[in-house]
Amino acid sequence: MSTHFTSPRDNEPRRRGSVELRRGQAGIQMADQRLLDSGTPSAFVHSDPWRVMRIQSEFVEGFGALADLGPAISVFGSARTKPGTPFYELGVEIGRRLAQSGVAVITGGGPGSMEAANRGAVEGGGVSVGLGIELPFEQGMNEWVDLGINFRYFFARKTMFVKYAQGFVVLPGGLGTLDELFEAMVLVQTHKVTSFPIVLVGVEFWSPMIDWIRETLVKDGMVSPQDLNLIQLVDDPEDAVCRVLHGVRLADSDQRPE
Ligand SMILES: C/C(=C\CNc1ncnc2c1ncn2[C@@H]1O[C@H](COP(=O)(O)O)[C@@H](O)[C@H]1O)CO
Repeated sequence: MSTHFTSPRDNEPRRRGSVELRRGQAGIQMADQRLLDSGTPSAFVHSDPWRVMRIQSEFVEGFGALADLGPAISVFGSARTKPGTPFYELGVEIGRRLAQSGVAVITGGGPGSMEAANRGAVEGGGVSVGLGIELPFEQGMNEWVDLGINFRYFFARKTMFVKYAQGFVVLPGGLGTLDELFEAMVLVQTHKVTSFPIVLVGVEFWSPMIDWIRETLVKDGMVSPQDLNLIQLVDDPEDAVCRVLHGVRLADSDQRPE
C-alpha cells in the first residue's frame, strides 16, 4: 500500500488504502506508526478494525477446517433436551442414519439435541462435527464431537452451517433453533442458496408454527403460499433422513448439465 503525506493545508489527498484524506483528516497517525509506537495503549485490540481481523480469522479457520468435509447435513435442535427423552433419542437416530448413509453430521457442538445428533453420528461410524459458540456461561463442546471448531461470532458460525451442508434437519427447539431455521428459510426464499432441503421433525411440536405461517403470514400477504414449500414436516427419523437426502440428490440432478 502506498501512502503519501500532504500538508494539511495542501489540497493533495493523503491516501490510506481506498480512503482519501484531506486537511484535518490527513493528520491522523498512520497505521504503521501506531503499530510500532510502544507507547500506544492496548485498547486497539478492542477496536473495530481489530475485530474485523478476528472475524476474518474465524472465516479462514472455518473454511480451512471444513473444506474437505464432503457431503454433510446440519442438524439443529434444543440445547436443553435431556438424554433419555424422546426428542434426544430422535436426534441420536437421525445422526446415526445420516452417518450410515455416508453423510457427515454438523451441529452446534453443544448439549441436548446437538449432543444427540453428534452421538448418533459417532455410533453410525460417520464424521461428527461441532461448531461451538463462545457463550458468557462456559459450556464446552459435547463429548461426541470428533471435529470441533469454536466460534466467537454467531454470524461466522452460521455461515459454516449453510456453506458446508447440503440440507438441514431441524428438531424441536427454542430461540436458537428458530433463528437457524428462519435464516435457512430466508436464504432459500431469496435464492441465496438453491435447492436446499429443510426437514422439520416433530409434527405436534412444529404444526402450530406452520399453522401460524399459513393462517397469518400467508393470509396477510407477508409470505407467499409457495413459501410453505420451503419446509417439510415429518415425525419418523427414517423419513426425515430420506427426505433430506432425496432433496440433496434432486438438487444435484437439477444442477447437472443435460
Ligand atoms: C442454553 C444451554 C446451552 C447453550 N449452549 C449452546 N452451545 C452450542 N450451541 C447452542 C447453545 N445454545 C444454543 N445454541 C445454538 O442454537 C440452537 C439451540 O438453541 P435453543 O434455543 O436451545 O433452541 C442450536 O442448534 C445451536 O446451534 C443449556 O444448557
